Amino acid sequence: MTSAETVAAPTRCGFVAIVGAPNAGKSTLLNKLAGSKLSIVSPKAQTTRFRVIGILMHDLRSPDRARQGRAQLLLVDTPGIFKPKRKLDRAMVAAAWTGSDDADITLVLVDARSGVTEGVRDIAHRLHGSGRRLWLVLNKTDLVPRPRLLPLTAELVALFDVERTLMVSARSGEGLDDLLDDMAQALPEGPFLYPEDDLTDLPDRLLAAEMVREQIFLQTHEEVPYAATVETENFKEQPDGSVRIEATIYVSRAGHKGILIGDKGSRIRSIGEKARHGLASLLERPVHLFLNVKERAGWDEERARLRALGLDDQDTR
Ligand SMILES: Nc1nc2c(ncn2[C@@H]2O[C@H](COP(=O)(O)OP(=O)(O)OP(=O)(O)O)[C@@H](O)[C@H]2O)c(=O)[nH]1
Repeated sequence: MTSAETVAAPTRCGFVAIVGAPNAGKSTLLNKLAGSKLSIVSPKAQTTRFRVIGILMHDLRSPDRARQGRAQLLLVDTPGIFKPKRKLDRAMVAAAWTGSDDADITLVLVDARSGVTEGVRDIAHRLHGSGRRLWLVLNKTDLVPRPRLLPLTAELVALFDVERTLMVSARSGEGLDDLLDDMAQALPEGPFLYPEDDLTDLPDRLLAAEMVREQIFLQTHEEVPYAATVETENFKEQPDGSVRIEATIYVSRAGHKGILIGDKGSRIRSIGEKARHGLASLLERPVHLFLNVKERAGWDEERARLRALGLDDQDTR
């Protein structure tokens, strides 16, 4: 058997999904936890489409420092859970639930100021009897007087079969250390799924792709933003302190390529310009951003998923 000296410090690893009504603060929470802007935060509802994984390394609480283990938390952001009207919206909601299905822990994030809305009741209904490990996280506690939080918690606990309840302010950061500690401790024991070394520039690469996607959302309409995906191909620090980023926007239809490029390249220039500004201020250094638009008929496993869900991708109104 293994002797005491050779027992390795324990590692834990697992997925944490964040679900909640639109504007509950999921993206803000994810970004705050991950310490950098990984997902799109916007006051406009429903900008988050599919899952974005934030990867966090966290020291486990341990009375024995020599055997202090570490946890790798894989955070999954999901689209807002809302009453879907359009078919694409329904697909987004389905994707949100898929994210939650795969997770070891599901955080149900509730906007403490809005309280028990119809959206919150819907989520409760949906999660009822799901067997998932649910943690209720009351967010935006900075906006609500303390005495109001207790009756609200009681009301919510009656709706959800929760394992734990926590109160946080994703904006101010209050309560987030405890949340992180508790999540790390609650994940299953197991090896890390991502090598730690990979994590250093992953957030920046994701960030670059997300900033471009954010501009596609803001500058194009209808189904175009939903039918495009962005990948950072190259992310290189330059000797002069600037960073050179090459990203490719993949579209599945030739028509969308034309829309994204625009008249004499005007649209793609504008997307690139705005994304570059945003990136330069977040990364705090000059950015050279090169964008490519490519047609890749097969990119859209997501779209195949839409079809698999019985969603006709012609009807996007
Ligand atoms: N005061 C306060 N505002 C918050 C807090 N958390 C998030 N917000 C704000 O609430 C709004 C919505 O936050 P998001 O993080 O975009 O919400 P989301 O749940 O990801 O929204 P969807 O992408 O629509 O699903 C933003 O204006 C945030 O700045 C908080 O703890 N306190």
